Amino acid sequence: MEQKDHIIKVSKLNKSFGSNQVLKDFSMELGRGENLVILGKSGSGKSVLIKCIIKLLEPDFGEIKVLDQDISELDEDEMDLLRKDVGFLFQSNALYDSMTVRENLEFPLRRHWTLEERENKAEDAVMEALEDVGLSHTVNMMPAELSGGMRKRIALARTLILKPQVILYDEPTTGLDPITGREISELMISIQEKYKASSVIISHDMNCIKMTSNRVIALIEGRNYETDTYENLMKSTDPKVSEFFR
Ligand SMILES: Nc1ncnc2c1ncn2[C@@H]1O[C@H](COP(=O)(O)OP(=O)(O)OP(=O)(O)O)[C@@H](O)[C@H]1O
Repeated sequence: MEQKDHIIKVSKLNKSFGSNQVLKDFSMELGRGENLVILGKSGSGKSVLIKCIIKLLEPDFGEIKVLDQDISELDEDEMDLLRKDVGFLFQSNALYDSMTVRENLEFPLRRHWTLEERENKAEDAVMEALEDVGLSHTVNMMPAELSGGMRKRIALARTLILKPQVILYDEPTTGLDPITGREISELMISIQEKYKASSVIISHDMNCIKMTSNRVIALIEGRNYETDTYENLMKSTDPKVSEFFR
């Protein structure tokens, strides 16, 4: 079947926790090769949205299609297969402190590659992913020996090793100084170019958003309040939108 132009399509997603209605008829589409930023205040539901997309949370209503598959219809094994194509960069990086950089990068391969594939291709895949993030020399180092920016790059390399079609970035520059944050944003752009990957990016960092986004969704009051380019949103006279840019 020919794939449609959207990589992710979320339609009328609703999610509540008790009386706290977080997402209300939230809809969005991520196009092929696009970097889409979700902009929203703290507690607005950005992480809940991402967790629904990777099925760590069940929506109350609404439909989520990822790579043309309605994820509500997928069982755990099918979802696992889909997750190979959907990379997730955790805000915390989630590196294993007791493993070397090489072992950290090999970790996702254990789940998704056969033993034979790992024996034949793992080393090349590890080195390619490390080259992509400019850190080939750290392959035998431990995460504790690396700076915050380097750990973020290694986490990104681990996401890239399976060559995902979609990357979900959870606050990729939070906690980094502005120069390192800029380097990570540049890396995100070069990855988009090299792998033609599509991305959903949760961020508060206006520099990162300006640099990386093709479009930005303002997530306000649980819904997709406005979607536009960074430049157009920045010019918005709507007070709920303009307050992000003050
Ligand atoms: N598992 C959960 N159980 C109950 N409430 C939850 C759960 N997960 C999230 N929430 C609530 O959903 C709302 C949205 O949370 P979410 O983490 O998505 O915010 P966010 O926009 O990512 O915020 P931040 O920018 O601070 O990370 C919050 O009110 C939060 O308390």
